[in-house]
Amino acid sequence: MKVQIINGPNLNLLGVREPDIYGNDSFASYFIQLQEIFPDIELEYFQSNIEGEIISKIQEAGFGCDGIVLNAGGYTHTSVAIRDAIKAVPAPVVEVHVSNVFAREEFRHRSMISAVCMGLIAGFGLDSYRLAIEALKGKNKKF
Ligand SMILES: O=C1C[C@@](O)(C(=O)O)C[C@@H](O)[C@@H]1O
Repeated sequence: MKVQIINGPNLNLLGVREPDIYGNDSFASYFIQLQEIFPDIELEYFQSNIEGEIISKIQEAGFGCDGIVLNAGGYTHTSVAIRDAIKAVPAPVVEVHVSNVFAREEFRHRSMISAVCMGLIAGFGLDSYRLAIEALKGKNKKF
């Protein structure tokens, strides 16, 4: 099984950025842990601050892997184009957030992508990614 993790804008700053909200660990060090937790899953990791690059990665991975774990960062709340990309590909996508977006500012309560994702995991810190991979295990179609 092959799973693509995609992180959007500002998530390259995990561990540095607002640690009270996002924690002290970098995604690079957490990714090593994920690989140890899931030795039988081929995990790929991609991060971009650029909306179009995220869309291109969804298009590429969405036809070539068994599932996508997507933290679209701030684009979650704004991007029709990322929503369209998720809809366009056969791979199931799990929406992930480090923080509990529903306990934060009101503009974070609205997601452009939840309705076209298989499901949503938010608020468990970096462990949200592990839970998303667990959710994808054994699934190979959208809904
Ligand atoms: O950049 C982010 C990170 C986030 O997606 C999270 O992982 O908690 C939540 C978003 O609202 C925010 O813009």
